[in-house]
Amino acid sequence: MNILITGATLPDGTTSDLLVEHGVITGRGTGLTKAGATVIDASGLQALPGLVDLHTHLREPGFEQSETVLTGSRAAAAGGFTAVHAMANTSPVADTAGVVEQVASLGEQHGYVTVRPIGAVTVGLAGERLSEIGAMAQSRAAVRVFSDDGRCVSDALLMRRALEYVKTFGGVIAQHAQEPRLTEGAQMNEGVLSSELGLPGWPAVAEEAIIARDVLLAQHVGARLHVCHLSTAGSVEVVRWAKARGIAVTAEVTPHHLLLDEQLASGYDARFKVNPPLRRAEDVLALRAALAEGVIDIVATDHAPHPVETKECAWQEASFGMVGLESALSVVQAAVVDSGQLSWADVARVLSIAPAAIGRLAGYDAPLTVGAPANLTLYDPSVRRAFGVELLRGKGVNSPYLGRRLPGRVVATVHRGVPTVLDGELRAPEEVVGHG
Ligand SMILES: NC(=O)N[C@@H](CC(=O)O)C(=O)O
Ligand SMILES: [Zn+2]
Ligand SMILES: [Zn+2]
Repeated sequence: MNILITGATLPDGTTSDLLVEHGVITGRGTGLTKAGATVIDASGLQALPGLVDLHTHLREPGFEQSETVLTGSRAAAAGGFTAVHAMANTSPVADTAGVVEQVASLGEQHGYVTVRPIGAVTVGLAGERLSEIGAMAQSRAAVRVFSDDGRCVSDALLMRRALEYVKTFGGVIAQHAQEPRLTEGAQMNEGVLSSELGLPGWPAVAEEAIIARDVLLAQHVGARLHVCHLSTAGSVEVVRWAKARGIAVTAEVTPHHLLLDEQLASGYDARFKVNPPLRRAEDVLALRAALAEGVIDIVATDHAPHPVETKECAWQEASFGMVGLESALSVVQAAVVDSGQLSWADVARVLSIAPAAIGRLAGYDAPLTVGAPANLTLYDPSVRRAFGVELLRGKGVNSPYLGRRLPGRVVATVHRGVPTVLDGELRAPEEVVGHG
């Protein structure tokens, strides 16, 4: 099918039409025409490259009551994403070629987004032996990102060996930086507030110490390290130090750590319980500044759906995690675009170009140009609305934004030339393909 997008605002601020034919952008300029094409009037809409999430929990196989590849793909498309990297903490764990191939092919079958599996670093996420990293890399899923996310690879020797292994094929270790002994039983950020609330605290140093160790290991090995969900001002300083020394480290921040702070724990509403925890207001400001400055490379959602009964319960019993795919762009706009800290070109970089580069995902390096694969999103930044449960398209309703006013709305998402969202509504890609 062919699509003619008229009058869109490109990330650089200029206005242009875009023509999409057979999955590729074939025209860019003003006054484009194409007989028979589906026309999308994009005047007033911000065109962005298809968003790429480097950190999504799709939960399949094993936790299908929380999310499946299909429902998570739909949540992603609704949020403007055209590719997600699926975390390995499933059951069975994605620690074999068989599991990663299964997840990738489910994604392919459903067609809403490109699903790129992340492989576990250690067998069963147990932190004892390396998983079959080479077999996953060479499999049809061509895994390039490896992570025990949910757990930290805390054994320094295993971390070193993992870095050495992925170096041989240009892979990357994505570390969930959490020193386990310093965070036993932790429930929220450690500080004055955690003492007041009587909840065991999670010190910033538990994150910062692992990042410091890992950047030194990455330097020693000469391998790529990626730091998941950076959450403290001190972590920013460690990454800044490492980058200044030329160490191949990249870092991500989640939308929620850019907008929310620990004060939200005061109501003991477990929708605000997440790993790493929401931090102090000054950490939030440091993360925003670091993203604007480029010390933090990307925004990744850490979309973590959980069943209602594990979130609507006492804080101490609740699961860690929040859904984030559907709200990511709006939260980024609220946190750093409306304040002028990030331009839309920066958003294109931190939510698409850079995460694709870290994940070695092809087709995202020159987005919205003639010849590029047609992965894009059209977004209306002028809308403001209360974020309601009807905007959640995955299985998880554990969003911290329900009832909060947020800017923006994803009007259309196009994945490989096929609309997965049109007029703000999800469309099944196979139907479109079948009739197009
Ligand atoms: N972020 C979370 O609070 N939870 C994640 C695990 C993780 O990202 O560490 C999950 O799998 O639920
Ligand atoms: Zn994690
Ligand atoms: Zn995660």
